[in-house]
Amino acid sequence: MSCASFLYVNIEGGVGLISLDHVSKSFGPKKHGERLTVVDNVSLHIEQGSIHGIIGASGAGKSTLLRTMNLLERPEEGQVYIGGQELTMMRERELREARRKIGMIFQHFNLIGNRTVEGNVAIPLELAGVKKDERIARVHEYLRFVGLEDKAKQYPAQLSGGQKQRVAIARALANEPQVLLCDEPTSALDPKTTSGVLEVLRHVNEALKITIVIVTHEVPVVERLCTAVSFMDSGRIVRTLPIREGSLPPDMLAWYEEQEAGDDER
Ligand SMILES: Nc1ncnc2c1ncn2[C@@H]1O[C@H](COP(=O)(O)OP(=O)(O)OP(=O)(O)O)[C@@H](O)[C@H]1O
Repeated sequence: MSCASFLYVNIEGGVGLISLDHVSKSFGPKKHGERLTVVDNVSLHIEQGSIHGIIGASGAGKSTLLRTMNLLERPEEGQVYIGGQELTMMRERELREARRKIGMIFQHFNLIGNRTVEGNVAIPLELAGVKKDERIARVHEYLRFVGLEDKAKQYPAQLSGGQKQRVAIARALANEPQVLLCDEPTSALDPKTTSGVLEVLRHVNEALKITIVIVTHEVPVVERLCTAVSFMDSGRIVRTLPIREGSLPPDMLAWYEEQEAGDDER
């Protein structure tokens, strides 16, 4: 099927910003031995302006799927489109440009320990060749946005986990992306800190109109934050649905609890 037929309109009548079209990714030796298929023929459309959760048990392939969306993992099969542009067709230079429109945050924040908070937020702007005055203005704008302007001169080791994740969010926002990819952003945080980070992500979505894709294994994260969710198992998307009234439908909640229980037994 050609992507043009489904790129912009989905079943909800919304606009699709990210589309994966029959995407597969495997790991392991190419010549000998068994390759492990981690993302298995996934087609998925993420609506512009949405907060789309991807939930599944450990090893389901969630992080790998997320990483195909900015081609940190290049799929062997299928196409990836963002904003109508096919990333999988791009040469390295074009891809670098396109990636500036896709921010990413991680479970363990990935801050540079020997750089201050403002130095960390400045990194993507330095890489993009943004001039110094503009860089300083943007660093402070986004530190203010995440409520950490007063920590600009501190180092990551002086911050709490929640503050580190907010610095990582400011860094991801500095290039003014259209999309923010979040890989288990609250898994290393306690419940109270999780709430604060979820509030910041909601603010990112509402105030800056940035589409968010969030990988998690926490049902409350999906119920409190997401507008849509995809359930993932063994490399496949089992079901995608909108979140209504902040709760997962009982059948999918039961399905997920079973997956997690199986995970604990393994
Ligand atoms: N670079 C890699 N090389 C080899 N195997 C990999 C690589 N990345 C992931 N895998 C394997 O792919 C499978 C899925 O990993 P992935 O991290 O995508 O799952 P996940 O659903 O995000 O799991 P978790 O919730 O535990 O992070 C795992 O078995 C993992 O070991």
